[in-house]
Amino acid sequence: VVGGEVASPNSWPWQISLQYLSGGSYYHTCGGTLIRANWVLTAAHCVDTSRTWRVLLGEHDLYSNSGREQTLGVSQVYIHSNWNRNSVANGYDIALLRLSSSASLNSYVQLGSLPPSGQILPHNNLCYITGWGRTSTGGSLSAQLKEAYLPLVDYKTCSSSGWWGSTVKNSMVCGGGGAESGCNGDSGGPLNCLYGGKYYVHGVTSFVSSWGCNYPQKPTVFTRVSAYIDWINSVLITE
Ligand SMILES: CC(C)C[C@H](NC(=O)C(F)(F)F)C(=O)N[C@@H](C)C(=O)Nc1ccc(C(F)(F)F)cc1
Repeated sequence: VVGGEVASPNSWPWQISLQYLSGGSYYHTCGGTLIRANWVLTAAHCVDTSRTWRVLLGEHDLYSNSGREQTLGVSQVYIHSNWNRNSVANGYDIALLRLSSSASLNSYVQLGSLPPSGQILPHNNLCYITGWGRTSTGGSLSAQLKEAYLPLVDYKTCSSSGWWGSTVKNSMVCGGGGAESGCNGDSGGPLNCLYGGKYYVHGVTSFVSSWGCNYPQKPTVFTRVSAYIDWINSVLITE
């Protein structure tokens, strides 16, 4: 997350850290959202390589132990069948992880709320991106979970020339476009949008410009969760 601030610990209790095993250690690679006690929603581009994954819940500082963390394994990865890693512009950057056991829900670990199917939020809707991603283009990951206010950019604006043009599809949602943005390592995490006094996971962090994370008029692009509710339900019933 470029800009914004360090979040109050566990104030986004559905945010998870997705980590992979390499040389005997685990490393943060992506964010995600706990949507059932044993299911995590993330981005397809995070998990389309075969690795050993683990999920950390109740996390705030990646490098210190508060005692609130829960570490769970991943028993199955479900990537949308239309996902093509060579064309992120096609969309379908969405995946579900079945956890090897269920999280115990408490004040530090809660479920994120999914939006109603087909919901389109208005331009400038209040949304926050959260994640441990780089804090500047080419910079290092954040040790502590950060949040940044990224007002929604409607499809009409986001897909116009000078912005993302035809790279952005209606199955995506854009946020920011100014000095604040998501950045590498925030992938798969939630775009938390306020609607009717409650936060919903309206987006899954998908991509930023290759020219820079907070490149002007290139808002952070998210998979629009409300476009994939049927797909999510079709996977979840395979309990
Ligand atoms: C691995 C990538 C598919 C996703 C990666 N995502 C992120 O870093 C994050 F955190 F914003 F979600 C990204 O945007 N990386 C930058 C460096 C990138 O490659 N951006 C990008 C690539 C292709 C296009 C497109 F669609 F135009 F081809 C647009 C942006």
